[in-house]
Amino acid sequence: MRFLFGRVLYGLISTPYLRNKIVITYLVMVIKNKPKCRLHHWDISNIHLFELHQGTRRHQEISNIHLSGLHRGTEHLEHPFIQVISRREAITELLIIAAPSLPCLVAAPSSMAGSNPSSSVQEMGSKAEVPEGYIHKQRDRGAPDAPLMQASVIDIGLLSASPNSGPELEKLRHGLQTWGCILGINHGMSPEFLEDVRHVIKQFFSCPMEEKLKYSMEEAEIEGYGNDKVLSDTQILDWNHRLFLTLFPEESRRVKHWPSNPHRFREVIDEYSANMRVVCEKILKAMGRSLDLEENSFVEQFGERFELAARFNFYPPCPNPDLVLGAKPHADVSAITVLLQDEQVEGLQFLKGDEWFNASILPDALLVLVGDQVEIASNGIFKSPVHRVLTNSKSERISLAVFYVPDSKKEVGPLETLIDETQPRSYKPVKNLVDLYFEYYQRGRRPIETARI
Ligand SMILES: O=C(O)CCC(=O)C(=O)O
Ligand SMILES: [Fe+2]
Repeated sequence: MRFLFGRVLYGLISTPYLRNKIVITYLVMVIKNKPKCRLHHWDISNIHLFELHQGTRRHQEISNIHLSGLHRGTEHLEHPFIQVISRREAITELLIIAAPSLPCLVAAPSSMAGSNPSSSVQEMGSKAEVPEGYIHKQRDRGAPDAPLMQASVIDIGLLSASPNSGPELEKLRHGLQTWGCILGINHGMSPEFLEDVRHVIKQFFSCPMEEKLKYSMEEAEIEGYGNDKVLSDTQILDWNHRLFLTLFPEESRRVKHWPSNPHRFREVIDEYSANMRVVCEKILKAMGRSLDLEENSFVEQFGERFELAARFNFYPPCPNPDLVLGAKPHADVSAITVLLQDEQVEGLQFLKGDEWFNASILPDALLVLVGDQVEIASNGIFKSPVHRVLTNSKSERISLAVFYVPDSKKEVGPLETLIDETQPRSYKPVKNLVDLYFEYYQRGRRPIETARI
């Protein structure tokens, strides 16, 4: 062990009452000679856990333990905690040792087992081995050498130019029916602006952890910085960390989660958000027209108080990318999703039939995906595609997904004009499908299952 015991800060936890889960809720600083020193943040990569072998006084380091820790400043937290989930049958006692630079912790039992802290994989990029909690079973792993999908490239500017829009609308319909997504060009944003957007995202994720922690998602929230909520100890974590923000309506924004570092983040993302409103509306209207519907058919169903929510994804390089997934297979529960992909690094794959395809990258294009709620409203004419993200060992990857989410009070069901004897109603009307998303995602299920007739 590399630590000098004289300087090491340590705590002890006894857990005779919990089978394989420990939630540490009390942090008592026992920094030698500095008992009142402030606790800035956790660095779980620097915390070592040892199983105590009673009687022998020998400690054995636990390597197959998954630490799902909260990386967050404690300044604004009353009850910071770290959750330890072990895949061992039972843990009896643990010795927790933190590096000298860190404050140490003494743990006390709590009733919070099973709650859901976020975790971060940032430091894992530099580790030689993939922690167990991220490793997928053989059958669920991905292969990067998949065939390339042939997404249609659609000129968004042509979609609304009424008299001449016919061929482009036909291409849109065909593209969406074939792959569930299209690449949109001529969307009104310059390549320089998109470069700016990617730049502020990369700058944010490359900030020191302490800075990012200022925007951490809180326990019961989905907004903010973090990773998957941990809902069960069998859950496999994504090799990814994220920032989740509501962009629109503006009064729903939670400004405390909006990074002020880099200083241009807010301004750039605010402008991107305004562009997203325009792009989404154009696409949804064009989707309606491509099915010979009144152009407002979809937007009216989804309501004036729709939401735009943004997920900024960061996938660190992984020492053994074959074992993990950046994002598990899922379909988006939105009406549509507009994805700004990394301009260089691949990783996104789409499922068609039972074969995975690599997404095409066109650096200045937006990838527009059909979400579950357009699948329902179109009575299944457009299908929401299942997709996943692979990682790699060399390059980090970013993406920005903007979800157009129908008003939670609006009922979404198949448009009456799309139902007849040849196309009977395939879905029940649903409300607020998004509420099911996170739990279903972790269980490898799709919220749309609840709407199928
Ligand atoms: O990173 C990507 O390319 C896709 C991300 C994604 O599917 C999502 O955020 O829902
Ligand atoms: Fe997605």
